[in-house]
Amino acid sequence: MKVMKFGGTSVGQPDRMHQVAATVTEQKEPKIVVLSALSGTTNALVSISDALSAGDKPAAKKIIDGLDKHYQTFIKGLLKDADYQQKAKAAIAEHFEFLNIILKISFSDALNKDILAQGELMSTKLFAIYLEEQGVPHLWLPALEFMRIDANEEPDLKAIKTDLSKILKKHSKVDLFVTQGYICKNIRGEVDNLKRGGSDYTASLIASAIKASVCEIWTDIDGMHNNDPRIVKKTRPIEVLSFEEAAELAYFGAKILHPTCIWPAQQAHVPVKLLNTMAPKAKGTTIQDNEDGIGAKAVAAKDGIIAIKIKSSRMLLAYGFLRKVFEVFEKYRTPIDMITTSEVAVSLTIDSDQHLKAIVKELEPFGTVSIDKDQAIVSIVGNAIVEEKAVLLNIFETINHIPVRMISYGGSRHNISFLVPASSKNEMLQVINKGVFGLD
Ligand SMILES: Nc1ncnc2c1ncn2[C@@H]1O[C@H](COP(=O)(O)OP(=O)(O)O)[C@@H](O)[C@H]1O
Ligand SMILES: N[C@@H](CC(=O)OP(=O)(O)O)C(=O)O
Repeated sequence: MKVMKFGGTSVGQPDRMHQVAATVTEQKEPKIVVLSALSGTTNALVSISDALSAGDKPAAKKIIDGLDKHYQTFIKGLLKDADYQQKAKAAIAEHFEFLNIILKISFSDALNKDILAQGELMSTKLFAIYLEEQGVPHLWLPALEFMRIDANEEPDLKAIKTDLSKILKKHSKVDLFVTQGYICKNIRGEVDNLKRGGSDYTASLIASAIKASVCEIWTDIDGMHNNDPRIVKKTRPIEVLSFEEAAELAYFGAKILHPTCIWPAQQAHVPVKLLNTMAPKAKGTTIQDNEDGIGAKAVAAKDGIIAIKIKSSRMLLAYGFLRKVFEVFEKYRTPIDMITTSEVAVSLTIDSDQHLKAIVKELEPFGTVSIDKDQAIVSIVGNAIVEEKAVLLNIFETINHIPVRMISYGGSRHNISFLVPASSKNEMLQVINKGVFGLD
């Protein structure tokens, strides 16, 4: 059995959803299809929640009505038969009734999660009705029956495995399941989610739980490219990546893949394939256990980075200093991305300013704290790049005019990261494309 995940861009227009159905039905192997919400929907749902939490009901109502209109048009393009159109309208109406009811009740975090879950519920229902119109046997599988997170808001893979295998056993004759990405239930039994972009995570967790033959992530581009196609003109797809390389690229900004989605597949040795819904025959990228080739394979960039420097002469010859610093970040559940130290200072980066004020306050007793906002991390990833002298020389020559604030080198064999001002990010990606990858 395989898992096929189609993202918001792959189901965001009726003809693309038709293409998804064609791709799914072309392949004989039994499969679980995971869908995201139509592109733009989750953003709209977030805006509805934001408006409600700010007490602005008219603004929320306006977004709900706009979204409703979008779905009415979508249904007309998706389905030919009037009866099926009617069925789809009725299915979608339930969700808009819910959204209209919440305008009348008081807003809470649990309600926020319920609002965010509507997108994937609607996209999978529409897709299932289209399959029905096409006469394709399938089962609509509610992810809320098996996708779970634990008390730490981490997926409970054991429970997912147990519940999913029961469901699959019960429906052993079914060859095509359609389920929702992103949504899950939490420890309190409430609707929750795997955080933005989490449908890739759903696919990988399912693939791991059922030990799928492959976890296919279908999107709007033919695999992981060597550079960000939204920023540089010429990029090329990468055929093979190891799990480690893919994890670094996803974590450091390659938007095509959600960073969390690597570990479940990796732990079950399930290969992950990145494929293009619009060009289903293109090779795409295979992410697998084995390492392949040596040298730089890709560069990615992560925005919104904040650099924090703690300078203290007390650090000199002291032990336990870094532990105290790390404990502050642990307390505020704020991950550190990059870190460099000297004998009298430590510089590190975080990607969220949610607890910045409190963190700075707690760091101040340790020394002088300074903050640089608007930074970006640019990471060059490849197999054993840190061991290849020529590659290193080339990288440093290529970027010698860019103001680099921090360098992380040697943390892994696969990655060299540079902290640069956000204003230098695009230029850095462009010069690396030419100097390191030979693409103009
Ligand atoms: N290195 C990269 N390789 C491929 N795509 C990338 C890369 N970096 C950024 N992207 C962007 O990721 C997009 C696909 O991701 P996303 O929009 O999340 O897809 P989906 O809606 O299918 O989940 C592509 O359209 C592309 O612009
Ligand atoms: N719809 C959710 C989950 C998701 O993964 O979407 P996509 O596959 O389009 O990135 C979001 O926008 O966050």
